[in-house]
Amino acid sequence: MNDCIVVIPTYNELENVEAIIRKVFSLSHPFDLLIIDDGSPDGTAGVVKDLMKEYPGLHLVERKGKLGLGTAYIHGFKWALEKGYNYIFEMDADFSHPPEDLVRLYNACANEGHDVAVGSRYITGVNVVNWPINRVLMSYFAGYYVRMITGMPIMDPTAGFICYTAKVLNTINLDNIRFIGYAFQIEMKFNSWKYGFSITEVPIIFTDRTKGASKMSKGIFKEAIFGVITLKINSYFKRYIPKHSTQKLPASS
Ligand SMILES: Nc1nc2c(ncn2[C@@H]2O[C@H](COP(=O)(O)OP(=O)(O)O[C@H]3O[C@H](CO)[C@@H](O)[C@H](O)[C@@H]3O)[C@@H](O)[C@H]2O)c(=O)[nH]1
Repeated sequence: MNDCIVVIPTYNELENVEAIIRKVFSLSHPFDLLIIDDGSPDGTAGVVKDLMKEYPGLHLVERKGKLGLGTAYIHGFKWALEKGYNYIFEMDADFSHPPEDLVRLYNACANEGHDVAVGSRYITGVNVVNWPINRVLMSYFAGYYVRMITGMPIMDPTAGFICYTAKVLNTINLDNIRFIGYAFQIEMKFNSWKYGFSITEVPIIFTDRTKGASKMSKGIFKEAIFGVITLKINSYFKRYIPKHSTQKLPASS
């Protein structure tokens, strides 16, 4: 077993899943890989099962229906913590996050001593390729909005390409993460920051997917707008005292 595992949530990623798996296992640093598939009707999980015969470090959790990106990651994080991984990564299946940069995120934590490394689109200008201008603007100003409301000094708080050390995931209470979409990404970083962990941003170039479709909806976007305010208000009533917790997977897993 490696000390690093990449968690990739999938829903209808038949066109991307084999290529992303092969790419992760070809990188210069060894990573294990966990796919959390939500019963994709297009048969994504079947492809993963076939590849598991070829790659012993490839794992699959199948859930029964589309339960959202946030809950998929929480499930994957708990799975990874139970197995004892030290560096746990978030990445999309669609190549919008350059898989080679997993190694840079790892170095930022393992060699530079940060607790969280965020693959950031906005730390050196705007590094987004092939997104429509309205989506770039929305994403960029979402970052500004989050910084203004929460005070969290992160240029790309909705980013979904991240390395978390096990220490962070064991400390922030994963059972209390309440959001499922963009707000999930903000909430995870906000809690890490409030607990005093060191978060660094590593510049990456985000390229919109060329295969398959985005699963994000207007509801998920609204969740982020109101979610940020909720996070800030709740933080006044919460005490962020680091405490090591052993968190269990739900009985159904
Ligand atoms: N298991 C599971 N996976 C899901 C679900 N919804 C989406 N996914 C998977 O989650 C990944 C991201 O989904 P996309 O639909 O491609 O998201 P996006 O709109 O491009 O959003 C990305 O960028 C946002 C910031 O701009 C990020 O906030 C977000 O987390 C994600 O990385 C893909 O691998 C997709 O298959 C779900 O309900 N369940």
